[in-house]
Amino acid sequence: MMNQQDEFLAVPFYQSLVSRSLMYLRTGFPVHFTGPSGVGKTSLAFYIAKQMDRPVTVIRGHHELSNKDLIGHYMGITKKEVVDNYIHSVYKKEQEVRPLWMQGQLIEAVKKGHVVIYDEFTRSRPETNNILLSLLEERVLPVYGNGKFTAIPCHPDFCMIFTSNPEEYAGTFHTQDALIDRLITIGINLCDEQSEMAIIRKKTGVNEKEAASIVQFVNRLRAYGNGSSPSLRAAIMIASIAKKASVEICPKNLLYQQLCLDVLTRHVQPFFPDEEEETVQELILQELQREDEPE
Ligand SMILES: Nc1ncnc2c1ncn2[C@@H]1O[C@H](COP(=O)(O)OP(=O)(O)OP(=O)(O)O)[C@@H](O)[C@H]1O
Repeated sequence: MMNQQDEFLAVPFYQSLVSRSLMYLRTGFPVHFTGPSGVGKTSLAFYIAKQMDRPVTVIRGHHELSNKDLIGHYMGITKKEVVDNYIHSVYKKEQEVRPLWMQGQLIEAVKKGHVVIYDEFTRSRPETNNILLSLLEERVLPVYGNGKFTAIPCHPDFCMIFTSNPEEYAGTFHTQDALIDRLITIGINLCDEQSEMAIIRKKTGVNEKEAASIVQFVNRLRAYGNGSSPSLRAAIMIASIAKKASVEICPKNLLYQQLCLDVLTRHVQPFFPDEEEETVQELILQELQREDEPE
């Protein structure tokens, strides 16, 4: 897995958000970062989790995730045989057959006080997330299995960080109000231009001028839509490919133009639902060529 926490650049933009989040987590309250795709929610969650100085468990939300994955389930049987032939004249054999318990991700985290990052939790079905209601409120994990009910108490250091995309995003479920009510939900928007440039430079190794040219160009395209798309991830992608493949970051370079079109068309097209792809690409190239207006 990518080492997300080590790559995070703690730009001043995040400073207050990080310290507030740590305050909430340390006082026993879960935080939830929500916002558009690719603005840095997951990276931020990893960074904050690292500051907590506890083991980290990561759960990725998806449609098929179930309570079995979170808590555990019985599968098959385990057979244990003890053969006692210490005294040659006596042969004794004991057999024990038990159902085999596969432990889910949450149990260890709850018992040992991990920081749990539940990434994209709204991509899991609401019934899967129901288990979190008592976990977050009463700090006990209810476990039902093999006809038995057990309530596992939470370690005092156990805490959770959630991330999600807004509900209008494809593939997300509506979250039950009771769960949202238990979370401190903070909207995460794209960072400022200077921070974005610094992140791109750190992640890809492009120089200041190149980072500025990419960020200003992508920002001009963002102005046609909701301000956050094309995402920071898209800008990083352009810088990273250009750097690794030695593509000159210059608006007149045909290969760079094509790279920008390939990465950005899918992001910009939704702003112009009635336009042909060709028209959208012309606009992207126009914005690529355009120098920023002097101040
Ligand atoms: N402060 C930062 N320092 C370094 N890299 C960052 C920072 N913020 C974001 N990134 C990088 O930006 C990209 C997108 O970030 P991330 O995956 O955290 O976004 P996200 O909001 O969780 O996206 P999604 O909603 O699609 O999961 C990643 O490559 C990530 O490493």
